[in-house]
Amino acid sequence: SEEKGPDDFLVLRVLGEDEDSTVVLAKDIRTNKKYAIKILDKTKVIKNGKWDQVNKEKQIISKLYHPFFVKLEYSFKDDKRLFFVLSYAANGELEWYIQHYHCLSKECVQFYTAELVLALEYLSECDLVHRDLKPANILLSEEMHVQISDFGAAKSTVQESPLNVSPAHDQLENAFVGTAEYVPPEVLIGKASSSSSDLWSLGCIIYQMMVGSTPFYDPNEYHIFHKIIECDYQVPSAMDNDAKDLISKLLVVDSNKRLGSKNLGGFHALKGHPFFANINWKNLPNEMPPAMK
Ligand SMILES: NC(=O)Nc1ccc2c(c1)=C(Cc1cc(-c3cccc(C(=O)NCCN4CCCCC4)c3)c[nH]1)C(=O)N=2
Repeated sequence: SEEKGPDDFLVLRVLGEDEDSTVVLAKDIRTNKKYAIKILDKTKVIKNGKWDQVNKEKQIISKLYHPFFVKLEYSFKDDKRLFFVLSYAANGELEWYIQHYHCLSKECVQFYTAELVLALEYLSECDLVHRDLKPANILLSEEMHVQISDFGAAKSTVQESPLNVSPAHDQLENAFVGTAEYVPPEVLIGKASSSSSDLWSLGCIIYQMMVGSTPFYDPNEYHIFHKIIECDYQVPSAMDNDAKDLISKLLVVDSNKRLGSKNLGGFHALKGHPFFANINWKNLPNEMPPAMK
């Protein structure tokens, strides 16, 4: 792609910020196209020991070509900062909609869960796991389709050759990442994460879209971890039976026994669940999403 630099863009507003980065809405001065530019301060990244993680995030996101993931359009740097020019998802975070509507209609949950299943299937085919899937990282495009963002916690599921992986590195690789309420049991006990780890987070997100709160929520983070390891969650009696059954097949402590895992027929078996009976899997990116309610 053509060389770009900070002077090619006009910053319009801040979209979000965290300890390591600021994401701004900007437009390409020549084309007027809008982008989300993730700006990282080099000194802060190095001071926080995040250099490797930032480079891994860039490597991973630059290989993703799928309609349900934000795309890395350009990257460049100046003497103080790193710039990742990413797709702009105009309708922001799924989190906002769940909070605004409290819980979503079954039709919306079926549609957005199906888009997330296709996204996770693609990640699995790329031997990648996101490891921090949550409604705040599930953005919505102008057309209200899913756009998964933030690969800061992502990793490859392909085992690195034992020659260059130290046990200490391996333990670090398995160190807890992600957000308490959505993190799978295997990560809490320091085991390696796999594509099935994102299936657990998907189960938490489906529950949250149906109920309005997460299955393992507790004001005390330690109690959240305990509930997760015990798979201790309550299901409202009014919940749709197919949704209840699907959630129960994803929130399984043994990662090899989650619907969608390789041992249980992979994503083909997950797509065949009755909750998706009315989903046309081939046409989702081109379908008009149901009105959010
Ligand atoms: N950590 C990361 O990598 N973060 C990223 C990466 C890529 C990216 C990213 C973050 C983006 C963040 C983002 C944030 C927003 C946003 C922020 C604040 C408000 C809104 C917004 O109003 N959205 C529409 C929802 N409205 C709310 C009001 C009523 C109508 C509907 C969007 C849009 N896009 C983005 O567009 N692309």
